[in-house]
Amino acid sequence: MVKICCIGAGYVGGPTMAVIAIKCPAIEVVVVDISKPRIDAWNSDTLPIYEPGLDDVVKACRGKNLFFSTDVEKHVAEADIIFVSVNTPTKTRGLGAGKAADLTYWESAARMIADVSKSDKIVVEKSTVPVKTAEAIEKILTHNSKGINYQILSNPEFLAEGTAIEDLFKPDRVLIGGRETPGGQKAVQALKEVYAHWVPEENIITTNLWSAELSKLAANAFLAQRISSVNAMSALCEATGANVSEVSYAIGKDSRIGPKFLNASVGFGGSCFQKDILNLVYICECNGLPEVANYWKQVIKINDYQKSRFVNRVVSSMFNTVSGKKIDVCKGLVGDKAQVSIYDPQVTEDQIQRDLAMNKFDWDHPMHLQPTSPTAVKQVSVVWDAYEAAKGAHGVCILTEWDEFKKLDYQKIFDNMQKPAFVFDGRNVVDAEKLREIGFIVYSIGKPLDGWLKDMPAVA
Ligand SMILES: NC(=O)c1ccc[n+]([C@@H]2O[C@H](COP(=O)([O-])OP(=O)(O)OC[C@H]3O[C@@H](n4cnc5c(N)ncnc54)[C@H](O)[C@@H]3O)[C@@H](O)[C@H]2O)c1
Ligand SMILES: O=c1ccn([C@@H]2O[C@H](COP(=O)(O)OP(=O)(O)O[C@H]3O[C@H](CO)[C@@H](O)[C@H](O)[C@H]3O)[C@@H](O)[C@H]2O)c(=O)[nH]1
Repeated sequence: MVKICCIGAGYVGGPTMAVIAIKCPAIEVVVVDISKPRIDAWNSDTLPIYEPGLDDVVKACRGKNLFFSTDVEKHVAEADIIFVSVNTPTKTRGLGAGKAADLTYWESAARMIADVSKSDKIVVEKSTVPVKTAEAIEKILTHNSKGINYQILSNPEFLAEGTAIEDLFKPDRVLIGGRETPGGQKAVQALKEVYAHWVPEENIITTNLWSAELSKLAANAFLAQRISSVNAMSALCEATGANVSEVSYAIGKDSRIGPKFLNASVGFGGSCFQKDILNLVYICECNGLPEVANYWKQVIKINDYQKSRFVNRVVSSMFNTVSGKKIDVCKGLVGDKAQVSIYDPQVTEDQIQRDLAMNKFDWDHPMHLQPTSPTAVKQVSVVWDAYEAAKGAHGVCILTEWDEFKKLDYQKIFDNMQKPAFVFDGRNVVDAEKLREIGFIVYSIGKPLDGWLKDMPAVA
């Protein structure tokens, strides 16, 4: 029986291994982590992450051929294939701080593999890493290899949060990079056979190591670049009376452009785009390519511009001060002394307070290294109902695209708010015209502006 061990029971490690286990009943899959609460959660009825369909997959194979354990060394020693899916956050200190990927967790995993292994291993980079990382990992593993043969593969993950299981069941492609040696190609073949249990062969791409590593950063850079491009257009739409949804639709009809990933927004969030582009920028700089670095840096700059544009719309609409006013969801506004009442259908109060307490980039480190009992940000309260969040508020900011935000009773919300009542729609999810009929003043990203907002500057 082939044994797989995955180091890192996170957003990627948990779902990817659960899907391998359900699709390959003859393979034993063990997911290990240094965080006991994480592993305990994976072994409980309340999994540590929320993804539609994940519970069913885990329940179907946990205890059969899928296991979660903190006994990292034992399972690494026993495995034939080791996936490494640990955090690769942005460095906060030292060389490349604020840009380069912090490979501390990866390096300690590699050293541990080298220490405990007694048989040949295929080591798979699942984490997103800088191009050429495999070379460094190879050096760590083979430094004192005791005759053990290690093959390093790059197998980046392309799942998106919210659609992880769907993405894993039907990936657009699986990418496997390996050394162009007989040993390297044999390892590529072994991993390909795992995925071939459910992914059509033509969707499994094999490349050299560096192409696979770089393709992951390139894919995220291209995706984020589309969002920054449409967001840049949204500012021009607001200035001219064009409607960004109409522009997106019109350009997306060109089959060379395509319709996906063209939704204007308050900027991209998520755990990957910013850190991976910063990493790409750093790699370009290190390779003496400042023009290329600046090109990609611009994607982040426009994203920051879009976020500050949104905050500025809120502040300037509300008589240039949000001090003491109650507004729903907007971290940036805390700095402007707003009273923020937050509602999110899936995020706990503890997590929200932890996010607010964290310094830039820190939130991407393992959970057990994050503040456990942060000092609650006093201006922020977390409530479990959208109506409660909006009660007595001056303005509502919509920052995530939950379907339930489309279906809320906005008349009821309006009746319970202070007047004039504002809605700032950062995701273009509400029907602005209907809300205006109720009496709201509405700001929708990239849409023709209300009279109220017309004369306000786009950026302070
Ligand atoms: N989240 C996504 O949507 C996504 C998608 C594609 C790729 N990625 C990449 O995958 C990697 C993992 O991301 P994630 O979102 O799963 O992170 P995560 O924080 O959810 O999980 C990482 C886990 O690794 C554990 N860990 C860290 N060092 C360890 C060690 N030495 N031994 C054992 N366990 C260790 C942590 O405790 C944590 O539970 C990152 O490189 C990320 O860029 C993430
Ligand atoms: O048209 C769009 C599409 C997305 N977004 C925003 O972009 C961010 C990222 O969204 P999404 O890509 O759906 O989620 P992620 O989980 O961040 O996934 C991205 O990052 C992962 C980590 O590398 C990759 O694996 C995925 O392929 C890639 O889509 C979110 O804030 C979205 O709201 C927009 O503003 N407009």
